Amino acid sequence: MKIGFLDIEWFDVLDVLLLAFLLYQIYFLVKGTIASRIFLGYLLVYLLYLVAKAIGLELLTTLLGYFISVGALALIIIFQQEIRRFLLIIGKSTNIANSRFVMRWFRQPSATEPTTPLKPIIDACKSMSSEFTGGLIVIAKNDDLEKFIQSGDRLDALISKRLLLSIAGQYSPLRDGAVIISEDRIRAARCILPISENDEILTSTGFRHRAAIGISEVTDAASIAISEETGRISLAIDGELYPNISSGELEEKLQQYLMELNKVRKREGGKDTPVE
Ligand SMILES: Nc1ncnc2c1ncn2[C@@H]1O[C@H](COP(=O)(O)OP(=O)(O)OP(=O)(O)O)[C@@H](O)[C@H]1O
Repeated sequence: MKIGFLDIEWFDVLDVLLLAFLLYQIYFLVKGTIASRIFLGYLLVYLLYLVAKAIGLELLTTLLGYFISVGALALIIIFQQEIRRFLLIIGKSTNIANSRFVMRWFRQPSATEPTTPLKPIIDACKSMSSEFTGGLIVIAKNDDLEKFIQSGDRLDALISKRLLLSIAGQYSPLRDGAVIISEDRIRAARCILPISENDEILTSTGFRHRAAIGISEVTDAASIAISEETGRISLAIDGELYPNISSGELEEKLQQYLMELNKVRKREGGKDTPVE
């Protein structure tokens, strides 16, 4: 196809469409984050470079050229989180990631069969909420949370309502930070989680809730935040916060989220243990 002096092939159209789709995805990924401002700044410098090059400002072109080539590397470092999230989204949205073969090769053996009993967790959250005891509980799904577990005190204890309440208790030395649960065990307490940088989250949101969202952005874990101030229960999944939900809703959402994994396991023909 010829448009004016341009010779356009179907592949060129596909190329442009794919690039547009990619840019659209990147826009959604960085929207509202500090990264979006950095990205905009980098884009402006690149535009300046193109203008300087076009009008023949040699010194400026050389200088900006250096900046842009080093900048590409800097961008990878700055956008580490976003690139990770982007790849996670792609990985999650493809069925390949759920296939038996990929699961067998890439997943941690301990993380493939999460049989987390929800009842003691929900009951503990209910009590904490009514007593205005703050808490942050992370429930692992597929991703390995070892890095975060290492930041706290390892427990490796069976899940029980009483233990969760003791950890969160007013005089407990383990009450600060997050509790991490994987399968049927409380792996650690006092863990430090990444803080979400999403600007769209209300600025009034405290660090407990930002940390709950943060961990759900960088991993597929679900996290529950119980506010010390209001007693409200919130749930973060996939970078989204469901604020002020009832214990019933919490159970329903968690069950649904963890059941997605059971469906995969059913497809695989493995033994299925329903999440309680
Ligand atoms: N990055 C983090 N990782 C793990 N735990 C955290 C992190 N940041 C804060 N917390 C926990 O959250 C607690 C309360 O923090 P903050 O008061 O800022 O949160 P909040 O969202 O306003 O919660 P609340 O409504 O309970 O006051 C801290 O004492 C700490 O235990």
